[in-house]
Amino acid sequence: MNNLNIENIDTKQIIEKLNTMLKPKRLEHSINVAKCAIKLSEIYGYDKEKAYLAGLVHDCAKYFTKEQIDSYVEKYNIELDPLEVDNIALSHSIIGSFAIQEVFNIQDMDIINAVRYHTTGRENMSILEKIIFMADMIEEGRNFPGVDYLRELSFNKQLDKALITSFNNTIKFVIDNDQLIHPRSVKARNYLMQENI
Ligand SMILES: Nc1ncnc2c1ncn2[C@@H]1O[C@H](COP(=O)(O)OP(=O)(O)O)[C@@H](O)[C@H]1O
Repeated sequence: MNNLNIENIDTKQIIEKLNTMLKPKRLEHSINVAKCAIKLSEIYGYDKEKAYLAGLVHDCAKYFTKEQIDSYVEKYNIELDPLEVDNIALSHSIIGSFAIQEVFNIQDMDIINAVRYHTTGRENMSILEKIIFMADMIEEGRNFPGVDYLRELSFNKQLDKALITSFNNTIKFVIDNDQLIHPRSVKARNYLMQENI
């Protein structure tokens, strides 16, 4: 899977498999993220096929049962941190980064990390990690206050500003909902702010 070429990826087979793992709306979202990831790859000079594949599979563990999560944790010795344990909104990214290896035989580290960090982000993100994070936010089906501004930034060569704005939105959202904030997003935000001063 190293030299991906979209003709070489069996997109139909991947989508058919995802169709058994995801609800229809989530599959539609995943296809939209994949398409958006291609657009962003054109703008930021990344491999479109890899971006498409990462977008397609990024949410594959979103509907895993507790039993499935436990079995991945045991099989791969995954250390979920206290915020991720029993929290599928956060754990599906970590578990998904293993599931794509097992289910789709994806071994590309860049894709694996893009899936792993697509919810919280992290410090020093790769281009693909940034592309998938933003594509997840701005794909055509997304509709929340401020999404058009994020699209404008993302499609106009201001990827880091789009990310910082997204981290700000998410951190505010988490606070408004009285939830714990995962520190990776705070670190990701601060890292980009410092880098972009
Ligand atoms: N830093 C964070 N701390 C705590 N929860 C977070 C953080 N970042 C994201 N989340 C949780 O993850 C959710 C978004 O996850 P995401 O995979 O983008 O879901 P969806 O695709 O359904 O919008 C947020 O609504 C929030 O509950």
